[in-house]
Amino acid sequence: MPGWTRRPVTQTGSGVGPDDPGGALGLEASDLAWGPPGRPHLISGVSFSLAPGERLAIVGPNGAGKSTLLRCLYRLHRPVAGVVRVDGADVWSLSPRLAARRVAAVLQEAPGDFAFTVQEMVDAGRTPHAAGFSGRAASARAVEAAMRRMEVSHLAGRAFATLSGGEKQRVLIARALAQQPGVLVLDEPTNHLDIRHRLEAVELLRGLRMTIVTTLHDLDMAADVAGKVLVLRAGRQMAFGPVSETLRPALIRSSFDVEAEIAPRGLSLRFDYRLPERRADGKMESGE
Ligand SMILES: Nc1ncnc2c1ncn2[C@@H]1O[C@H](COP(=O)(O)OP(=O)(O)OP(=O)(O)O)[C@@H](O)[C@H]1O
Repeated sequence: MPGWTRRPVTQTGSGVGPDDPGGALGLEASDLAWGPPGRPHLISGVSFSLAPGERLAIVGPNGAGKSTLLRCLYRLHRPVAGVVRVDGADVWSLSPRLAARRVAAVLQEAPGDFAFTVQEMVDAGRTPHAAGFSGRAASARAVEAAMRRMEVSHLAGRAFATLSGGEKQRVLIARALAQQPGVLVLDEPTNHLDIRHRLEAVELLRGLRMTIVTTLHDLDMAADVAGKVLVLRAGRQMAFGPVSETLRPALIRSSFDVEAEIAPRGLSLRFDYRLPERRADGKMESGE
């Protein structure tokens, strides 16, 4: 494993600067709301706090607002209420460049990505960092380590557009790792990954010395990856807290409209689901 993944976790406000990569940063959202101009809020009342190095899974049914919340965290959507703080600073008080040194995002691929080679894609992760001779050497090392870590070095000269879904996903994660942020935000990072790469992604996320926020549909994976979970439904925060205390059958029923049985599996949890019984009137037993 490359050395940079083993840098020590540092504390919020410890003075870790933007050019001192590898220090995990605290992340906080306070009474956050966002919606398109003139339209109802798509998310509201979202509050959570993560210490440096904590990992958060955002879960919820389709359309709950998970990606919308992520967009607020990586400074794409400016909140209409509330605030997002990284290392104690409102992300909108930072320049885009400084914000990008603190928070990196792994999203589903964007149309603009297709014009580049894999090497160019991962190099782009260094854009927010300082240039200069020593900066260039550090950048080259960070890019090489990220590509090696995600097993995409052999694809360096390939056009991104020609890769498989799983290869693209690994390149996008490599680009974010090359950025060496204090907070890493990911949108369904295991989409497209085969079984082995899915397990490796879990191991990777658990091993990174960064604060991590990831959306996930799979609660088993959420329990494997994250210490904390935030449950959204229809833009509302249903719960936030430690995974094992929060993902209880009653909450899963009210959030996802399924019955769940939860069993311990090693240090993690295993979830089994079934649809609620239908009553004679066709409604679900859960009353929804
Ligand atoms: N810019 C926007 N303008 C209008 N509606 C939007 C906008 N962005 C998202 N939405 C709507 O807001 C809701 C939440 O979308 P979002 O993508 O955040 O949900 P999600 O929880 O990530 O869903 P999924 O699990 O299906 O990926 C959806 O109904 C979506 O259509």
